[in-house]
Order: sequence, then structure tokens, then C-alpha cells
Amino acid sequence: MLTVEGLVKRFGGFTAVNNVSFRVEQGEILGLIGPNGSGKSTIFNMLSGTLTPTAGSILFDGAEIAGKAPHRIINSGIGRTFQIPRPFHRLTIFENVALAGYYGQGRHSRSKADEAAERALRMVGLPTDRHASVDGLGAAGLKKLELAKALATGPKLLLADESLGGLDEHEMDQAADMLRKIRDELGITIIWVEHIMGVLMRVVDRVMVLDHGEKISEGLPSVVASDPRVIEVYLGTDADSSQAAAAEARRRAGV
Ligand SMILES: Nc1ncnc2c1ncn2[C@@H]1O[C@H](COP(=O)(O)OP(=O)(O)OP(=O)(O)O)[C@@H](O)[C@H]1O
Repeated sequence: MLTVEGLVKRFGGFTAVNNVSFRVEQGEILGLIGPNGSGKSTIFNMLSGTLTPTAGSILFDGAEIAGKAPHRIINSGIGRTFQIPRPFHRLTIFENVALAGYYGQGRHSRSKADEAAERALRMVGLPTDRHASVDGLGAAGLKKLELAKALATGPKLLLADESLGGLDEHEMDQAADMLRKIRDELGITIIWVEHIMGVLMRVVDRVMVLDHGEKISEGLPSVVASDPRVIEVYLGTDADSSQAAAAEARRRAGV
């Protein structure tokens, strides 16, 4: 479904993403992890069109989308959530989601946008009542709203920039289960960026690890969690023994 080849992003003399290649198959959940500043958001921004790659190719359903405008990319079927939800506070929950539905997939019919909003709100478990205000939503509710907005655009591929950091453990598990439900019930392929490795590793089919803009590991969660390069990045090189470090990484990864 998605084939990324030799993706590069430079900001002046600084290389934020360096020659990254990967594939995502239809129906898969790929986890994208890495320390702060490793290039995860920059990759998402290139996939969703807010940044133009310096070099490389992004093929989505066989068409080149690198450098295309964000609205074209959304219309082709790639939706995304943002780490920091910024809803329109003057609009209701329903209106926020319907607006996204109106924008996505080039829908220019209010009734279709409303239908998409209803479906998306039901899916994430937010009220479909047209008058419910955004202001009553806590951190978990705002994340659901973010997800509903992305779903209302009708994506085939969802880029989930989740950052579950502000949630308690139960809410984190619910958010992770929600992504799996979206894949299982709607057949939407997902790339999930998350800082908290354990919760991500429980849900994804495969994981890709970035460090300093380069891909350092990729594969099944259980294999990646024991990869010495990943352990070094997450735990440092001065861990007591590599075995203890591997056990700790597996514990964190929940595998
Ligand atoms: N517009 C920009 N101009 C200059 N440097 C940038 C720009 N955007 C990102 N960077 C740099 O590129 C590197 C990768 O940033 P990016 O935000 O992609 O990392 P990340 O893995 O998403 O980090 P985090 O986990 O903190 O969200 C960082 O060093 C960042 O400072």
C-alpha cells in the first residue's frame, strides 16, 4: 500500500531524516518509534504533505505523492492525527468532525460529511449529539476527537501521532485497543508513532525504530525489543549486562 524509498529531509545543513526506506502492507499496523528528535514527526509530515522531502519517493497505492499538497494527500486516502489536539472551540464536537469529513476525500456535500462524522464519532465512542461542546472533553476525549476527525476524512491509511503520555494506564490501553479496532473493523492500515514503547508493542504487527534520522531496526516487536541497537538507544550503553538490558527492553515492550 505504501512504499517509501530513500526518504531524506534536510533543514539547511542538518539532516533530520536520512535515506529511510520502508513498506506498509494493506491492513497492517506499523509502529514507528525512536527517541526525541529521531525524525518520526518529520516522516509523518512528509507522508501527509506538510513537508516536501529533500529526496526520495513515497508511493501510495502506486501513485507518487512526495511533495503533493496536504489536501491532495488527504483526498487520496491518507488521514492523520496530531500529537497536540487543536480543535475549533467555537464549534461543537460534531461540527469539528463534520468539517474534517467535508474536507476529506473531496466531499462537497454537507449530508455526506455529516454521515461520515456520525460514523466516526460512534467508532471512537464520543457523543453524536449535535450540541455537545468540545470544552467538556478531557485529555482522553480530545484524543478521541482527533481520531474521529481523521476517520471522518475516509482514510485508507491512518497516520496516528498518538503520544499517550497525558493519559492514565487504563486510558492508554483503551486508546491502543481503539487503533486495533479501527484496523480490524474498518480495514484501515495504520502507522502509529508513540513514545511509550510498551503500549505500542502490544498492538502493532511490526515496528520500525529511528535514531538520528536513520532506520536502525525493523521487524516483529519481540525481535526488535531484543535488538542490541535498540537496547542501546533506549537504555544507553552502560547497562549492567546486555542480557539484563534485553530483559528490560522486553519488559517495557510487554513482550
Ligand atoms: N522545521 C525544522 N527546522 C529545523 N529543524 C527541524 C525542523 N523540524 C524538525 N527539525 C529537527 O529535526 C529533528 C527531527 O525532529 P522530529 O520532530 O521529526 O523528531 P521526532 O522523532 O518526531 O521527535 P519527538 O519524539 O520529540 O516528537 C530534530 O532534531 C528537530 O529539531
